[in-house]
Amino acid sequence: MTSQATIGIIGGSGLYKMDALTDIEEVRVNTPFGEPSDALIVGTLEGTRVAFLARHGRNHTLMPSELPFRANIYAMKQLGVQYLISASAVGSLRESAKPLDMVVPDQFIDRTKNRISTFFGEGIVAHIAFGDPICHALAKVVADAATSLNLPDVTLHRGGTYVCMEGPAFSTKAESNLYRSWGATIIGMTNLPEAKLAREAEIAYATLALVTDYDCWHPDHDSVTVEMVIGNLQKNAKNAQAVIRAAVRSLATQPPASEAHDALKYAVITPLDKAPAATLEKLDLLLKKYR
Ligand SMILES: CSC[C@H]1O[C@H](OP(=O)(O)O)[C@H](O)[C@@H]1O
Ligand SMILES: Nc1ncnc2[nH]cnc12
Repeated sequence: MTSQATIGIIGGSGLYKMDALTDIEEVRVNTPFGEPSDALIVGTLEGTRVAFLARHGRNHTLMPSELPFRANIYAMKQLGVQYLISASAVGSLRESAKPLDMVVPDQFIDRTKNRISTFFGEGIVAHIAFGDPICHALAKVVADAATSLNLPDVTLHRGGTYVCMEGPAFSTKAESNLYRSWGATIIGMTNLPEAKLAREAEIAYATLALVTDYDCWHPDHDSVTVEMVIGNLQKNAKNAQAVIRAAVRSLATQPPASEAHDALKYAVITPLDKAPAATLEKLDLLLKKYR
């Protein structure tokens, strides 16, 4: 494969392309875990090659539970991605994080039921450390990029807990209030499996969460609808792309060290000389540096 990029971008609901990409190649990647959500769009942004993927497909045809998370992350790894920025629509669980604000979370709570979020199994066992599920260094690059733009009427919130629910239905009020009582900040349906798989693939991962609604807990705001999510996302899609662009500029000039880049060093418990050959072959891209 000739197309390569060290920076990956996954666009969520309402962010199906990056307008500023030039010299675009549309790359269909096949992985040992099947095909990604769509072709990866490799293009130049701020003088550097980046790979963009529409998480739900360009026409939003995949539900959160149907997303090929493993293929998506593996495809990024195959292209050489070391830093992965996820742009995602989220509901806010706090008064202070208002629609059109941005949050760069640093924690997750897992409320998914139906996701495969490991590359391992089939004779090779690994347990990655996940106490800090977001790469701090990349999160800082993204948050600093947002701050540097001084976006009018947009507050950037550094840190916060993203509840990842299964969906596709939105939460009940009882659930929304429960998550609030747990101290969570935002809610979405996609980022936790991605963060786990990115860590297993030793890719630094951070989320730029775009607040689109107050979920269903707020007495003075209507409960979330798809129309509300997409409407608000369209209002700040330009801002989101500007933040990603500024983050890419910073990453290209000063790529930070990330603990994610060595995440498998102490994680694999199966002696690789005892592991099944077929699994070793399947995971070669992840394991070759440790063999
Ligand atoms: C269209 S509303 C629910 C949908 O939006 C979020 O998607 P993404 O994280 O890809 O931006 C949320 O997680 C749900 O998948
Ligand atoms: N309230 C919400 N719940 C789950 N996912 C969302 N994505 C955007 N808003 C959401």
